[in-house]
Amino acid sequence: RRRQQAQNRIPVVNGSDGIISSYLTAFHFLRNAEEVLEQGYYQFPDGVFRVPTLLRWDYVANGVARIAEVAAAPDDVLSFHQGIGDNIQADWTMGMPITRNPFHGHAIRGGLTRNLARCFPQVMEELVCAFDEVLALEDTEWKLLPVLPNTMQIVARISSRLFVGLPLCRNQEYLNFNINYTINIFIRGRIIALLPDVLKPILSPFIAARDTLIRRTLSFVGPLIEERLKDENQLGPEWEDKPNDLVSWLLELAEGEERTSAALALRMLAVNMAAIHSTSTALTSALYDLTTYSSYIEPLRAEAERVVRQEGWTKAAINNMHRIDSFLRESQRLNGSKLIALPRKVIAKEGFTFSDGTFIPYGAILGVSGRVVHYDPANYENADTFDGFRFSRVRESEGDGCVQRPMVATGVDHLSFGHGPHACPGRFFAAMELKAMLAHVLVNYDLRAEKEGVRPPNMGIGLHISPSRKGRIWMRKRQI
Ligand code: HEM
Repeated sequence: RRRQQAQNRIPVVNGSDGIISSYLTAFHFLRNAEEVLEQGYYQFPDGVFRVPTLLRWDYVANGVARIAEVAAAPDDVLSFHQGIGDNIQADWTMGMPITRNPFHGHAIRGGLTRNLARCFPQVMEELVCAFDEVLALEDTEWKLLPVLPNTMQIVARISSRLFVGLPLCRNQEYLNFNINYTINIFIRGRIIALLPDVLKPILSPFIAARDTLIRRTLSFVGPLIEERLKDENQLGPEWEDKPNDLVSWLLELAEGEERTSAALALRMLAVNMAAIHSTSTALTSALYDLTTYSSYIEPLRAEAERVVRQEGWTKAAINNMHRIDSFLRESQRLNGSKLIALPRKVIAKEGFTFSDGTFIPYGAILGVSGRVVHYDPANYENADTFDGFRFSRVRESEGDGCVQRPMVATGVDHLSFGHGPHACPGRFFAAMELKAMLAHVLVNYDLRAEKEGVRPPNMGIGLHISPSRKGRIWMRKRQI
């Protein structure tokens, strides 16, 4: 009853919550989510509103103070993992250990990020090789390439080089399995979401088929994990020539039952799932922007060539590519945020109360306005316009001492990587990888849009919006 009363106090945007009309509102939202969320954002600038999904009401908060409150709420009140996992029913598809003990995030935050500079040469080597083999461009011919399928292969290969090394990172079956895992989990999760809660524990093991997926993963990574576990048991946590890869970073933190092949394989799947689609989508968007706003090609290429001439292809050189960084951040600003950001599940039995007393009931999904924040003229001048040097211009005019907004900086006005304690731990690697990939493309390839000045339109339904899966661009090897 308290839940119902609390729910009733929060307004609905563009519709109502009557028994039948709520389904109509949900159907309208499914087809017009972006528009409805924009309406809610401007109608309740510092408030909270409700939007219907087919199965329940979700809550969306607006305004700097509320975004900060959601981002900073403790995990035993607003659960990050149950929030982002809700879409894919992660408790059932990936398993409670993943959502209740998400130490793989700390392995990325710690081991991976700490070793970025050391791993950069391997990343770069794989990157060059992956572009060459995946794009398969002959001498000087222009080729019309579908963008997303190619970036997906390239990103899967580069991240696998970092996570599992050679030769597995070039095993096509392994790469395809990892790419498809996300889609696989998403579909299984949507089916489980339709079940009533009482049936989930009974039916979801059959639908999720977790054991089968783990067995398949082990057919690739099993020997690598077994050997590492054997070495650690014999030699302790540190030894000379210990490989610097995801298995090592996970083992630094894994305890008890997590130190088994099956548990580690599942963690590796979870990390791949977080890393591959997000990064290839960002690269796809950036390539659409680069070919649509093609006047950026020359100045960005000049920056990459200048920096590489001075410093070579090093991590330090990548750090110095400020214009490329700005271009990628701008690309993310306009097309790289979820419609609702910071999704959290209210798991405190007493619900979640904002500091002004607004109450969100136990069990609800609460998030904050996402994409629309990036288009708000109060946050960005000419917010609707793509301005690739928006973030580097300040640095160039005011010097390195100015307040900088590099790609990895999150904020209440920039939510592509989330914000607060749970902000994406992989963003330092993602930014390095994206900048290196874009610089490599600029230095080594010519590129142009399929239709001059036309950006392939975003696709999606409901809250899922992504760059076109079918968009193509022309590319050829540069005559250097
Ligand atoms: C452009 C690429 C990427 C984007 C846009 C992105 C975006 C995000 C977002 C929005 C979140 C949730 C943050 C929140 O709700 O507060 C997140 C979480 C996460 N991301 Fe990323 N991500 C990217 C790349 C990566 C990569 C490359 C990795 C791994 C190497 C990674 C690993 C993770 C993990 C493990 C989490 C969960 C964090 C936790 O357990 O606290 N991400 N990411």
